[in-house]
Amino acid sequence: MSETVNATVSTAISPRTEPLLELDRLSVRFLLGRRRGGGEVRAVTDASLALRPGRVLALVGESGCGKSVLASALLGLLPANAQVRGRALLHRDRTVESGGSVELLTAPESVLARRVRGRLVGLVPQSAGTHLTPVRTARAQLEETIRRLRPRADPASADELADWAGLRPEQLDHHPHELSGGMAQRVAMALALAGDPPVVLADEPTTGLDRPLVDRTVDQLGDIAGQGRAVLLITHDLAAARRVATDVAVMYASRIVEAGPTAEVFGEPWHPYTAGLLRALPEGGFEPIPGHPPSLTELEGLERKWGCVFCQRCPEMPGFAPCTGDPEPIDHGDRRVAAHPPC
Ligand SMILES: Nc1ncnc2c1ncn2[C@@H]1O[C@H](COP(=O)(O)OP(=O)(O)OP(=O)(O)O)[C@@H](O)[C@H]1O
Ligand code: NI
Repeated sequence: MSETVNATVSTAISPRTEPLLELDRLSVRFLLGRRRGGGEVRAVTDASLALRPGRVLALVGESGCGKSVLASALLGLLPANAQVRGRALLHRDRTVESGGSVELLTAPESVLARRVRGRLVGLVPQSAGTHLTPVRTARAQLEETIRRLRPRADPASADELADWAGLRPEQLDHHPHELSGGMAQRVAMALALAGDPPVVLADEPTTGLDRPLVDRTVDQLGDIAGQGRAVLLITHDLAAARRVATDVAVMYASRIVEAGPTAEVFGEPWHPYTAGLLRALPEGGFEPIPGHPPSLTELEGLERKWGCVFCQRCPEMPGFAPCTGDPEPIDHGDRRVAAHPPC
C-alpha cells in the first residue's frame, strides 16, 4: 500500500485512457407505494459515463437531481422500491486471475459485499463523522477495515494510511466525537482507501467544511487519482470541481445534460443549464437560475411535451417556449451535450 499511497501525482492522463468503470444508460426509478400517492420517481435517466484511471470526474447539479442515487446504484445500495436498468461494467477485477469485469447492476449482493464494496470501489461518504462507529477509536476502525479487506496487509499500514490522510498517530486514538469535522473527513478518506480500491466514489465529501479544508479534501482526491485510481466526485461545489476535476458531468432532472473535460465545459459551456450554474457563482455575477427543477415524478410527461425539461427556466427560451431539443446527449469528440448542440 505504501508505494501506491505515496506515489507522486502523475500529470495529465489522456481522456482516452481505457475506463475502469463504464456506465451505459443507467436508469433508476423508485416506485412509490399507494401511501405515497403511487406513481414513480425517475431519479436517474440513461446516464452514460466513463471513469478512467488518473482522472477525477465531477458530477455536479442541483439538489435532488439524482447524483447520490447514481452512486448508490453502483454500490448496490438502493432500497427495495428501486428499479434499475442499463449497465455498469467495472473492469480489472483483480480477484479473478485473468482479470475480468463485474457488472455492478446485476451482481448478487454476496459479490458486491465480498469483492466490490471497499475492495474495487471505495466510498468517501457525506458527513464522515456519522459514518464512524461512535464507541471505537478511529485506529480500531481503520485497522479492522484493513484486516477485513486486505488480510495480508502489513499491520503498519493503518499508520501509513493515516499519515497520508494527514492524521497524527495520536489523533487516530480518538473516538469519533473527539474529532473535528476535518479530522473525521481524513479518517473517512483513509477508510475509503483501506482496501486499496481502483475506483473511489466521493459523495459530497466536503459538506460542512470551510474553504481551506474543502481545498485540502479535494486535493487529496486529486492525489488519489494520481495514484492511478479513477475518482467520481459528487458535489454542488463548482469551485471544488474546477479545482480538482479533469472531467465534469452536469446533471439536471435525472439526466446528464453535458459532459466533457472540465476546462472546456466550464470555459465554454454548451448547455444553458451549465451556463446558468456558472453564472450563479460569485465570479459569474451571483445570478441564480430562476425557478426550480421539475418534479421527478412528472418527467416523462414533461419530456413528451417539451423535449428538454430545462426550457421552463432557460434564458434561451424566452416566455418558456418549448425547447424541441433532444434530451439524449450527443457526442461531439470528447464532449457530449443534450438538446443544445454547439453551433
Ligand atoms: N427511496 C426513495 N424513494 C423515492 N424517491 C427517492 C428515494 N431515494 C431518493 N429519492 C429521490 O430521488 C431523487 C434524487 O435524489 P438524490 O439523493 O440522488 O439527489 P442528489 O442529486 O444527490 O441531491 P443532493 O445534492 O441534495 O444530495 C430525489 O428526488 C429523491 O427524493
Ligand atoms: Ni446527494
